[in-house]
Amino acid sequence: MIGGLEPEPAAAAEVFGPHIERGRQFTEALARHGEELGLIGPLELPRLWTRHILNSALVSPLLHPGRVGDVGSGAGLPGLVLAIMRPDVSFTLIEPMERRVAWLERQAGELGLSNVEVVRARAEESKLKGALDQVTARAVSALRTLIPVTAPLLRPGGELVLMKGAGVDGEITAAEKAIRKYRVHDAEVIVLGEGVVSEVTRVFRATVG
Ligand SMILES: C[S@@+](CC[C@H](N)C(=O)[O-])C[C@H]1O[C@@H](n2cnc3c(N)ncnc32)[C@H](O)[C@@H]1O
Repeated sequence: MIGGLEPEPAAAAEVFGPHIERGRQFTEALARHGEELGLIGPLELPRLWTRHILNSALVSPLLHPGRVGDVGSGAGLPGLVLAIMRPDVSFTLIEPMERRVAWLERQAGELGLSNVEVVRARAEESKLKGALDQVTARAVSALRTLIPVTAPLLRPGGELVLMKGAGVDGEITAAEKAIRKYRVHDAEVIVLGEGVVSEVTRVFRATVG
């Protein structure tokens, strides 16, 4: 075991199914290098599986075959985890920081993920306007600022799949103006992982345009 890494929870094999080996490979790589590369804080190792890896993996059933952009992938959460789980989906990981881009490219290569491309850019400066079917993001910013950055990347009728914390209802209220301006509709909060992980995953899912 890598020092301090949470032992693999029983739910991991269930959540990852046939992709568990790659799930383990990525988790171990992140545990080994994440701190020195500034990708995860030292306090995160004891909850890497439950709070980060499984929490990201739980979003997998919300994705459709097509092109998904993950804005602000950082360590690869949720983008690389979802790419492991969904070989039928093409992932574009959008991340401006050079060191993180290098990590994402190296991991995609080492995991043998042919469904991943990495774009070094801020989402709003990328050339991806209108190009994506779904956009994911985790721990990037509050909805009020995240919607203006993510919604323009979607084709008409595309979907936002934004991972959020317990304060999501307040974020939705504060984002009312952006929700109207970017024609975000049919919004719902989906709670995933009850009974599977200690901290459930909340997703703000909505259609744009
Ligand atoms: C707190 S980290 C979260 C990383 C990862 N999603 C996670 O859950 O661990 C936020 C990431 O978003 C990136 N980011 C911030 N603003 C962005 C933008 N406008 N477009 C794309 N990425 C952005 C940062 O470089 C950083 O890697």
